[in-house]
Amino acid sequence: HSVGIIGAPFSKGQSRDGVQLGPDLIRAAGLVEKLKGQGCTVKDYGNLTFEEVAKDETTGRAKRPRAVGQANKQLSEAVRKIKNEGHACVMLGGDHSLAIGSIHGHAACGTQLSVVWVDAHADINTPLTTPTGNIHGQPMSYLIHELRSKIPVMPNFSWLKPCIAAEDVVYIGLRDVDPEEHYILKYLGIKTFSMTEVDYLGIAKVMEQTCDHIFSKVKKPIHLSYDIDALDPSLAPATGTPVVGGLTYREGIYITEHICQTGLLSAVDMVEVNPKRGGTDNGVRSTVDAAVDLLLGCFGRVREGSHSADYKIP
Ligand SMILES: N/C(=N\O)NCCC[NH3+]
Ligand SMILES: [Mn+2]
Ligand SMILES: [Mn+2]
Ligand SMILES: [Mn+2]
Repeated sequence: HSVGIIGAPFSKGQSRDGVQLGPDLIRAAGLVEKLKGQGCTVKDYGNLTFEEVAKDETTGRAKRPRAVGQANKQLSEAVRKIKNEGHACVMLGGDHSLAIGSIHGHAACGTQLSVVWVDAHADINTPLTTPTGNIHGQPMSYLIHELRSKIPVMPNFSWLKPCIAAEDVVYIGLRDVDPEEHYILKYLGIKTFSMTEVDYLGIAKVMEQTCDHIFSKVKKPIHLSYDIDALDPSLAPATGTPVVGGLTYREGIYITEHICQTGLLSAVDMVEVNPKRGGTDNGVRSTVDAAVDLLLGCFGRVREGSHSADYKIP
């Protein structure tokens, strides 16, 4: 695996300070060294720097639109570059509004994408349905072709065109979906595996059916957008909107192992790690370590172990 890493220390898609510290915490936990240790070639493109935006009045209900639009324009260009240089792209957040730029930039290199969205939340409110105004609860509404007519003109968003089809999206881990989002998911017929389905089917069947769905027509590159709050808060408490009844460590890792073995993982977002929300130091460490392990699972780490092809017993 050839991996390009981009850090996006950005928090303006939501209202809690600290999530901008995610990228460097994940690096400090050894992501680059550990990816190299399992045979990946890794290029770290560093962190984006985001200029302050003065006077960022709410548009519709969407809060801080200028900052979010500008940051995601920068991220889109960075992700496109990393993809054009032939790497799988790892985007370290920052809040989940960054999926706007990450998926847009990934799609810009021409191919149609499948999106696997692992999250307690659907993040598919529009600027007019959002109950909070926080754009980290809205990214999918800007990206999906079928919702284009539901998005008002927003400052610093003119660069953004929807780039994924509803039928190419699968959600895993849902357990906190707003009524307006639930209507949109049903109206668009989007494939979802809430925690009820995870319990009923088991994670292996969920992944089998996820792949059946996204490969049902054409096999396309996969964009995995992983919100750390998909995991149970007992394992990953250091996040902005924890929701009880989440994925176990084993389920979370199984998702990444299964997607890795398709050979089609082309970009992954790891977002919403917030050290100021973890309670204890152990909570922060547990959250960051889980994020690292999930990314290692995306790029070849398997729990059964592995060995180099030319190994011989001495
Ligand atoms: N972490 C969040 N999305 O992934 N929060 C926004 C949605 C809350 N209902
Ligand atoms: Mn989020
Ligand atoms: Mn999210
Ligand atoms: Mn979430």
